[in-house]
Order: sequence, then C-alpha cells, then structure tokens
Amino acid sequence: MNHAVALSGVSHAFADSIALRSIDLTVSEGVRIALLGPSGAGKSTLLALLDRRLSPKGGQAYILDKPLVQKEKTSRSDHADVGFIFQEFALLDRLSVYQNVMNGRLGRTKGWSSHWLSLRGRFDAQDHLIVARALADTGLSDLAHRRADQLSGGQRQRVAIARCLAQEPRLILADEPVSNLDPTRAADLLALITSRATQDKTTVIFSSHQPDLAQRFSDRVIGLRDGAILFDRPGSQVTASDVSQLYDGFPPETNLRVVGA
Ligand SMILES: Nc1ncnc2c1ncn2[C@@H]1O[C@H](COP(=O)(O)OP(=O)(O)OP(=O)(O)O)[C@@H](O)[C@H]1O
Repeated sequence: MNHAVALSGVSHAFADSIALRSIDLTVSEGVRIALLGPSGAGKSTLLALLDRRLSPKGGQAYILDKPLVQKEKTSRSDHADVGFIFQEFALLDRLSVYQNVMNGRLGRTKGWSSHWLSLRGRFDAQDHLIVARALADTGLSDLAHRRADQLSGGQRQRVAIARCLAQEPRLILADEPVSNLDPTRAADLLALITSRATQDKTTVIFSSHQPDLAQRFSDRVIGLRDGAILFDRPGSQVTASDVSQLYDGFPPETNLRVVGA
C-alpha cells in the first residue's frame, strides 16, 4: 500500500523550544487524520514539516513516497501535489476571490511566472471549470468578483479552502481550517474537505481545537501533547479521559478527587 506520509523518529526544535519529539507516523493514501492538542503541542510545526517548509532535525520522513526535502528543491508537480490551508489564509488582498482561487491552479499550468496577469492566458477551460466548482462547493459563487480584502474572516477562510480544492492535491494539510466559521458552516466545510478523501483518495490531515469535529470528520484522531503523540486511534474510540489527559495532563477522575480525602 502507498503511504502519503511515513515518519520515523522525526523531531524538530526551534532556538528555545523542542516542538516535535521522535514522531512515528504512517498514513495511507485516502485516510483522514485529525490532529488534536493544546496550544503549543506541535500541530502547526508537524503540518509545516509535512508541507516541506521546515526540515526535520532528526529521523526519517517520506511524503507521498518521496524523501522529505525542502520546498525549493522539489519539482513543480511535487509542490502541486500538496495543498495547504493556512490558519491566516495567505490570500492576495488586491485580487478577486476568483483570481485567488485560480491561484490554486498555478502549479498545474504549463510554464511558470509569479505574476497572475502574465498567466491569465495559460488557464484553460478545464481550469475555469474546476475553479467554478470549488467556488460553488464553498458557497462563494456570488462573491467571485469581490476583492479579497473586502471579505469577512469567515469568507476569507472559505476562499483559502476553495483555492486548496482547486489545486486538486493528493495530500491536503489544513491548520485549523474552520476556526473562523459558524458551527454549521464549519461542519459543512470540514465535510467537504474530508469528502475528497473518499471521492479521490486524497489524504487529508487537519488540526482542530474541537474534539467533536475532529472525531466526526476523521478516520484517526492523533492527540499531540508537548511535541509527542499521546494517542492515535479511530475517533469512535477516543474517550473523554483521552481528551482530558490531552488538554489537562491528567484523566477526569483525577479532577474529582477531593483534596485531603
Ligand atoms: N517560529 C517559531 N519560533 C520559535 N518557536 C516556535 C515557532 N513556531 C512554534 N514554536 C514553538 O514550538 C512549539 C510548538 O508550536 P506549534 O505552533 O507547532 O503548536 P500548535 O500545537 O500548533 O499550537 P496552536 O494550537 O496554538 O496553534 C511551541 O512551544 C511554540 O512556542
């Protein structure tokens, strides 16, 4: 079976903190993974590493069956095969919603230019069809011609999701992709992102601070704490005790003990 991700003993440290400690993780293609954990647990660092923006300080890592090397050393198709939905959206403010989503197609066009206007002629009917579908799926069709800097936070988040879907990556990485959305919209869009796993065998790894959504929209929930994996199991098997241990450091029954009893 092909692995979308294979990490063995992977670690990462910043100048004054250890962010990941000896992570072992294998993810088959088409699987949905939710990363849960308190602030500072290492979720964003792990996602940035899988996106090749960071290099491991130790261990071995393979992404889509290729050794992990930094982004500037990868081919355009390797680059396009991994889509990232950023916590801060990373939109181009002066461009329209449509243009931002079309940017997701850049890695799939022939030739290369960093300037959107010089690329306009390179997009074909298929690209426009894919963008129109991504806009419709994320409920953005009516806003297609509005500038990105004239959108609400939730609308900007949907543009970031649409751009990633338009890219048609083999691996979708998403850092808290629905944190700015109302509960109904959050569930709808997580359903949309993760449905790609069943439809196209796209692998999806997303982080969340909401255990219920993580359990509902994943095949496996991985609990990260202090840069280490605390548990890795199907959402249906994640217990209240797991969640309590993850966020508080001890199981709930410990909370109930009367001091001095
Ligand atoms: N650019 C950086 N420079 C220095 N330290 C960093 C940097 N990015 C993250 N860290 C540190 O690495 C550790 C893991 O941080 P990370 O952002 O991966 O956590 P997280 O689980 O994504 O948190 P959150 O839920 O708040 O987004 C933390 O101790 C954090 O302070």
